[in-house]
Parts: sequence; structure tokens; C-alpha cells
Amino acid sequence: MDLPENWVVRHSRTYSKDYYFNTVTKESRWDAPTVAGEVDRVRASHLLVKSKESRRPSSWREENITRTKEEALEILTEYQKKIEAGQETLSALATHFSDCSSAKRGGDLGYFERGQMQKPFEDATFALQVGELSKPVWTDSGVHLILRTA
Ligand SMILES: Cn1nc(-c2ccccc2)cc1C(=O)N[C@H](Cc1nc2ccccc2[nH]1)C(=O)O
Repeated sequence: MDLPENWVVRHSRTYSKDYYFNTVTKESRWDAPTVAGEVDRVRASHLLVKSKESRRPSSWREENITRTKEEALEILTEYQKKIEAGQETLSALATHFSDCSSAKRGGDLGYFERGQMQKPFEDATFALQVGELSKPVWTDSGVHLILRTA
């Protein structure tokens, strides 16, 4: 998490812990100031389609996944169209078709902070507004559709 302008981290020898100091206002505080609008943690659901090149080309759906990356993207893009047309929900499609074990929870991954998920997935999720569906996002696991839910 980056600090807002003019804020620096200082170390208090008296209390042996870091504090935050604003070099302009000379204000100091124990808690980290956040940039207005920046969030520390998000919640998301996703639908993953793996390929033979995935880090673990296996899932609850298919013991040995042999589709190509191109085929995985074609499959995911069909799901994306149905969700964007309002014909299907990500949760319903993830439950039946996601190659992630979170399928049993409708694709819900719960809350997570930066540093927990593979970087492309993290960056895509933090860039979404709540309720927004991502475009196809590639990670070492395969190709994902991400819905930010909180
Ligand atoms: C990150 N994560 N959470 C769950 C999960 C969450 C809730 C309930 C059950 C499983 C599964 C996973 C996971 O890594 N699953 C992998 C696939 C995968 N790779 C991911 C990369 C980024 C985000 C989610 C991802 N899911 C697998 O099943 O092979």
C-alpha cells in the first residue's frame, strides 16, 4: 500500500514501533493513512477455465485437462457473453464449469488483500468497481472471469 503525498514512515524509539508523519502538516499517527478511495482488501468471485498449460492441469471437473489455451479462451468468452447479456450469472456458471475448487462456493474466493493472489488476478480485481465483471484475465492457473463483489 503506498502512502498519500507528504506522508512518511518514521520509527519511534520510545515505543519501538513505526509511526506515520506528515512532513507538511507535521501531523503524526500510529495508523497508516490511506489514499482517498484506495482499498486494502476486496472480495471477488471468479470462473476459471484451465488448459493443458495450466500450473495444475486438473480440477474437480476433469482429472486431466487437455484443452489448449486458445480453446480455454473460446469457452470463457462464451460464458462472458452470457453473463454480460444477463442470461447467466457468474455464480451459476462457476458452480458448474469453473476449474477452481471455489466452484463449490459459486466461485466466491472471499476477501483478500494485495500480495495474496497471483499478480495479474490481484491487479485486475483491484481495478474493478464493486459489481463489475472483468475481461478474460490470464494467470498461471488458466483464464479467469472475475466479478468484484465487495
Ligand atoms: C485461491 N483459491 N481459493 C480457493 C477456494 C476458495 C474458497 C473455497 C474453496 C477453494 C481455491 C483456490 C485456488 O487457488 N484454486 C486453484 C485454481 C486457482 N488459481 C487461481 C489464481 C488466482 C485466483 C484464484 C485461483 N484459483 C485450483 O483449484 O487449482
